[in-house]
Amino acid sequence: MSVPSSPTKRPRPSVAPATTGTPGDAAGTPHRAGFACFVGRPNAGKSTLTNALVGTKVAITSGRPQTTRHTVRGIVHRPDAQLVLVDTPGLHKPRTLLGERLNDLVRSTWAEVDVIGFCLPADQKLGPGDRFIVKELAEARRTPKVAIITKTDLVTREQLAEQLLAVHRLAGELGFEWAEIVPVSAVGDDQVGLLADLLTGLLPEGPPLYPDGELTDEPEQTMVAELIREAALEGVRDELPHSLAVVVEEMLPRPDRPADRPLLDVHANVYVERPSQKAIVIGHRGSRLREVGTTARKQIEALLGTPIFLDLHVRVAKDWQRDPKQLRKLGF
Ligand SMILES: Nc1nc2c(ncn2[C@@H]2O[C@H](COP(=O)(O)OP(=O)(O)OP(=O)(O)O)[C@@H](O)[C@H]2O)c(=O)[nH]1
Repeated sequence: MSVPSSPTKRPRPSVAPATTGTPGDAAGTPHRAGFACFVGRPNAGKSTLTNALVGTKVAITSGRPQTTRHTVRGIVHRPDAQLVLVDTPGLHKPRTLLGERLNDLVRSTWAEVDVIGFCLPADQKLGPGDRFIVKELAEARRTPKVAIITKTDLVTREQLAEQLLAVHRLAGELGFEWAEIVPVSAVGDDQVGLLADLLTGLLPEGPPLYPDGELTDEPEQTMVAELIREAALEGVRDELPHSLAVVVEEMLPRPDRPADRPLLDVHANVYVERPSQKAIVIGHRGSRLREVGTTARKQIEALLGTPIFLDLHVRVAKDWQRDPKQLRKLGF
């Protein structure tokens, strides 16, 4: 285990620490490729870290917990390695069918990846939620596990040292050892490069899995839906996130547009569970929905690199989280 003594930037090793081969030039270093996923309580900073590693916005972040629904992959391309990041939803106490499905999705992801990163925010006490996740993690015996202390910009060195010790002890209590413990700040861009080195060092040797330059294999429509969902969640009540799903019904280039002024028509439905929630999303005389549309449109245009016309409808799908048929329709 390597526990950096301070959260300051360390020079990047020219060879990932886990390689035993000859140091130095790329020719002598075997290429590594594989999958990693981040787990941790809601709001631990998993999506932000994925974005920081990949260098572009692919996963969805928000100030509200549990906004990551779909498995979003970001791909880190380097001359010596390719790291495919799989971003899973937070593991939580299942109260609904959706909750159970999400937890199943998390566990099956753990069995498939080459390394798991457990994210623990530096500014939050290690709590029952973290213990629950790490206890489950301990069961994934064959997969190397890296403890990542996130948001180090929010704490003092002393607080960080305590957190490093706490996470080290927790693994000991549960009978395993972290392959690495790394403090990072995605926001402060601190030690993100080191984390990439450590993660890629734990991947198996092999050729790249994806073509160079590809950032994500998530279908465009899902990413567009996530951007709309993120915009719709901004500034709404705490209970709403779980009740909101977005489905992009259609994305079609507008016919008869001049070649130099294309327009993409995007039709999407925002599903809520109750009429009262519909009113919240729409706002007074539709003012909130207009804001959501404007915010989402800008993000989507940035993602796709083309002007779009966004047609948003809010619909009530009664108790969709408990209804298998509705869940399937909404893509779960
Ligand atoms: N100060 C600081 N804030 C951060 C950092 N990383 C993430 N955050 C903030 O923490 C909040 C949660 O970050 P996310 O990346 O959405 O967390 P997540 O673990 O993906 O959350 P879920 O999708 O709910 O599981 C956001 O408001 C981020 O801006 C960091 O390094 N420093």
